[in-house]
Amino acid sequence: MAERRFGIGYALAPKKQKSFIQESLVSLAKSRGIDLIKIDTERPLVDQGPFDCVLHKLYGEDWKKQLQQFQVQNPNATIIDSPEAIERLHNRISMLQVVSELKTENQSETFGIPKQIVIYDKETLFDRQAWESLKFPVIAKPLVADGSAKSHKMSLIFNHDGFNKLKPPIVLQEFVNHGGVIFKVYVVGDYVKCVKRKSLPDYSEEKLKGLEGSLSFSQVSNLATNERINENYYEMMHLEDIQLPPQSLITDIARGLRKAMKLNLFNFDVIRDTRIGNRYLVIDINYFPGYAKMPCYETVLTDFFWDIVNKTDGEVFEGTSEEKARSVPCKEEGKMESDICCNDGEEVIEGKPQLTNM
Ligand SMILES: Nc1ncnc2c1ncn2[C@@H]1O[C@H](COP(=O)(O)OP(=O)(O)OP(=O)(O)O)[C@@H](O)[C@H]1O
Ligand SMILES: O=P(O)(O)O[C@H]1[C@H](OP(=O)(O)O)[C@@H](OP(=O)(O)O)[C@@H](O)[C@@H](O)[C@@H]1OP(=O)(O)O
Ligand SMILES: [Mg+2]
Ligand SMILES: [Mg+2]
Repeated sequence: MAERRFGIGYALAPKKQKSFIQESLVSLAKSRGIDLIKIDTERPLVDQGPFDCVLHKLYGEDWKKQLQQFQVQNPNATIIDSPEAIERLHNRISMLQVVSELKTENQSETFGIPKQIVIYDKETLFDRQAWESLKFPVIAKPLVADGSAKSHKMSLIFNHDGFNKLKPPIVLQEFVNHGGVIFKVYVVGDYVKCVKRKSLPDYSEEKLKGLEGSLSFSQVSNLATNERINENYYEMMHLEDIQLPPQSLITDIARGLRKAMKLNLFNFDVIRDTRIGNRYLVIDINYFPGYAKMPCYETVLTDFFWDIVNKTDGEVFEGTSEEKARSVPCKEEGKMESDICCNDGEEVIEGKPQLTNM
C-alpha cells in the first residue's frame, strides 16, 4: 500500500516565507510524508488544497473570513493557530495580561510583568497624574503589535521631557535593569527552548543624571553585527557566562501561556531583574517568531507537524498536563538534545543594540 502523505498549506508574508520555508525544512518534512505547500493568497483559500493543516501569519478581516470558510468546508483540517487566539498578541496590554493571570507552583523564583500603563491620547500623556506612579527610565512601546515596522519602534524615556515626541496610543513600561541580556523562549507545541540574546544595557542612577529626553530604538535583538553602540559594554559582556533561568520555571511559564492563550507557535522575552535576582519579568510575546534562528528548527518543526497531521496528541492546541519530553537529533550541535532544553540555551544571534537620539 502506498504511504499516506499529508499536506500542510502555509500562508506567510514574503519575509517570513523566506526565513522559515528553507529547503532543509521542506526536505526533512517530505522525508516524513509531509508536503509543505504554498497557499496562493491571491486566490480564495477554499479553492486550494486539500490541506490537513493550514499554517499562517497574516493579518486582516478578509483572511480571518477565509480561514473560517475553509474550516467549515474542511472540518477535519487543523488551523494553526486560531486567528482569535492570535489577536490577543496584537495589543501589548492584552498580550501581557495573560502572564499576570498565570499561577505556577515554583517557590524559589517569582515572575510577572514590569509596571506599565497605557496612554491613548496626548492630553493624558501630559497629565502628570497619569504616569507619576512610574519610575524613570520607562520604555514607550506602540500599543499595537501588528508586525509593522512602526509597531517595533520604541523609545527609552529618561525624564518627562522625553514624552514630547511620543505618539499615543502607547504603553509606558518601566525599564528594568537586567544585565544586558534577555532570554528568548521559543514554544512549538509542547517543545520549549530558551536562548540568550543581547539586550539594552543597565542604567544606573548616576548614568541617568547625565541623560536628557529620550533615545529611540527598534528590534534590539534582531540587529546585525555592524549595527552597534557602546562597543565596550558589549565587548565586555560574555553571554556564555550568563546563567539561564531555571528550566522548570521557563517550562512552567511556557506551558501555562500555551494553555491560557490556546496557541502553539509563539515566543516570549524574559528578563531577570538585577535588583532582585530571582525575579523574572515577561516583557513581550510574539506569534510565529523567527524559528529559523532556533537550533534544530527543522527537526523541532517537523516533529510538531507530524504530531498534528497524525493527531497523536488529542489536545495539541490546548496543551496537556503530561506533555512528553522526547529527544530529537540536533544536526547543528552534532548531538542529541532534549526537547525541553533550557539549560544549554545559547546565543544564536550576534545582535547588538543601536540607540539613536530622538
Ligand atoms: N521593561 C523593559 N525593561 C528593560 N528592557 C526592556 C523592557 N522592555 C523591552 N526591553 C528591551 O527592549 C527590547 C524590545 O522590546 P520588546 O521585546 O517589547 O519589542 P518588540 O519590538 O516587540 O520585540 P520583538 O522583536 O521581540 O518582537 C527587548 O528585547 C529588551 O531588550
Ligand atoms: O518574520 P516576522 O516579520 O514575523 O518577524 C518576527 C521576528 O522573526 P524574524 O526573525 O523572522 O524576523 C521575531 O524575531 P525573534 O523574536 O524570533 O527574534 C520577532 O521580532 C517578532 O516580533 C517578529 O514578528 P512581528 O512582531 O513583526 O510580527
Ligand atoms: Mg521582543
Ligand atoms: Mg514583539
